[in-house]
Amino acid sequence: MPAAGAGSRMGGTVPKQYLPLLDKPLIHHTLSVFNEHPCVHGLAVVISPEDGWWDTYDWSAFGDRLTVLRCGGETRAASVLNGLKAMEWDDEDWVLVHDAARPCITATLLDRLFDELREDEVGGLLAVPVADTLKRAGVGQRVASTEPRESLWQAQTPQMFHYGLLKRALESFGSNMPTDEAQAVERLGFAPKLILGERNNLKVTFPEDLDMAGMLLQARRQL
Ligand SMILES: Nc1ccn([C@@H]2O[C@H](COP(=O)(O)OP(=O)(O)OP(=O)(O)O)[C@@H](O)[C@H]2O)c(=O)n1
Ligand SMILES: C[C@](O)(CO)[C@H](O)COP(=O)(O)O
Repeated sequence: MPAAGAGSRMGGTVPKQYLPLLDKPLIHHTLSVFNEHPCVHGLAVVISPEDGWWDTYDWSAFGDRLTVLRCGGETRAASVLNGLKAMEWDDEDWVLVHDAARPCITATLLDRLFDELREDEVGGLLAVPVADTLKRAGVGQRVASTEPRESLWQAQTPQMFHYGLLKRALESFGSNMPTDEAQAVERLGFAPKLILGERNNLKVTFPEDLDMAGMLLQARRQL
């Protein structure tokens, strides 16, 4: 679980993964969903070596299932690769890489990922088909063109790959690291499977996303 970002698009001084969401830091909600799923055998969180926030919270609820790795890198992909190198799992182990900034993940979505990928030769990711018309911005933030949206999906996380393949893909990607794990696997010539996610599995990136995440989690508590 990459959690070593600075949250610059969120603004403010607190990295977004530690912002209060309902009654806990945002990342606690994300970790809890994975911790409570019977198919998840352990949690590895990658934080920045300079992270001064993690130790201010109580993580005892996760027991020895949670490993914190202070090996975050300059990019998300670097953080993920550093975490993979630190854990030394078996090559055939399934690894799910999930943004700490996506606290609205659900057990149902994890079930869907496992059910559709557990026998897959490559692996895959949650994603949602693009539903809006896409505009390419030009000079002065005016429309330069309207882009075809047929067959376009927005990638989410978790992204699920065998440990050996994922580590090799990220190690061999080279400069300009990928923005998601699937892109690195694609670069090796594989075609990850797109598993239908939900728009509620949003990534908290901008301030309004935090409000939306809070409303979603609050509504789930009332179900
Ligand atoms: N060097 C980095 C950058 C990002 N992340 C993590 O990757 C996830 C998705 O990245 P993003 O939403 O871009 O987070 P930030 O990089 O923190 O946000 P920003 O780009 O606005 O600074 C987040 O959980 C973030 O903590 C990471 O582990 N290491
Ligand atoms: C991995 C990801 O969430 C898939 O959409 C996205 O690429 C992360 O991008 P970010 O800029 O690192 O948040």
